[in-house]
Amino acid sequence: MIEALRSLQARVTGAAPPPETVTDVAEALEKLAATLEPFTVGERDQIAGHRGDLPGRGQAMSPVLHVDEWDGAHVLGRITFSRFYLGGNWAVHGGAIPLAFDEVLGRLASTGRTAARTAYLHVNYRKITPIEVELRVEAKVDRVEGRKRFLTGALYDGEHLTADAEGLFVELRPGQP
Ligand SMILES: CCCCCCCCCCCCCCCC(=O)SCCNC(=O)CCNC(=O)[C@H](O)C(C)(C)COP(=O)(O)OP(=O)(O)OC[C@H]1O[C@@H](n2cnc3c(N)ncnc32)[C@H](O)[C@@H]1OP(=O)(O)O
Repeated sequence: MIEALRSLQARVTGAAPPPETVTDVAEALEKLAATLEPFTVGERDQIAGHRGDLPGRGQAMSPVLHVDEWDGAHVLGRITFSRFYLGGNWAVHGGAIPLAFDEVLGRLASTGRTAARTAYLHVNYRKITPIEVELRVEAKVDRVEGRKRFLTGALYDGEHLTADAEGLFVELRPGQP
């Protein structure tokens, strides 16, 4: 279902269908939304974002990370931004890149440790990040100071660094929302 939704997002973004097709598609989508409406559940029970066994945690908000290496200290993986993430000139939207970094760094920050939340995320855009190209992502825990975890990440198109990020993730205290 989530994979089909990702595909739909990319198709809708890249299409300029005739008006009758737009109407047909809109009606079909409204029907699908109505089909799912009776199955609305609380956050704990929803599938999206809770399936650690699936690429992208089973959510369609951020691009899927395919993990090659993952431990408590570093991540190596691959990310492809679909047409859905197009900003302009075949480059990924500037807001989608922090989204991908937050997903990777945020998950790494909490791997094997008490959950932490993003306090800040600083992103440098070094070169255009292309759409529909498999990119390499690297991330690591740089240092831990008490509840503060400092992580860095980088995104590469081949040998070219397209963006890098530095984030602070603060460990949540017991009962902290
Ligand atoms: C079974 C299936 C599993 C599936 C798999 C699930 C995995 C699931 C993975 C999810 C993957 C996505 C991960 C996304 C992660 C988010 O995106 S989280 C959402 C975005 N972030 C937020 O909404 C955070 C909002 N802010 C807050 O909640 C609070 O401000 C914080 C960040 C928790 C910190 O507040 P606090 O706990 O009261 O901490 P506080 O005492 O103020 O500060 C602690 C220290 O941090 C420093 N600090 C705090 N904020 C800052 C700042 N902005 N700048 C500099 N220093 C700061 C303080 O100065 C202090 O330093 P020290 O004095 O100790 O040296």
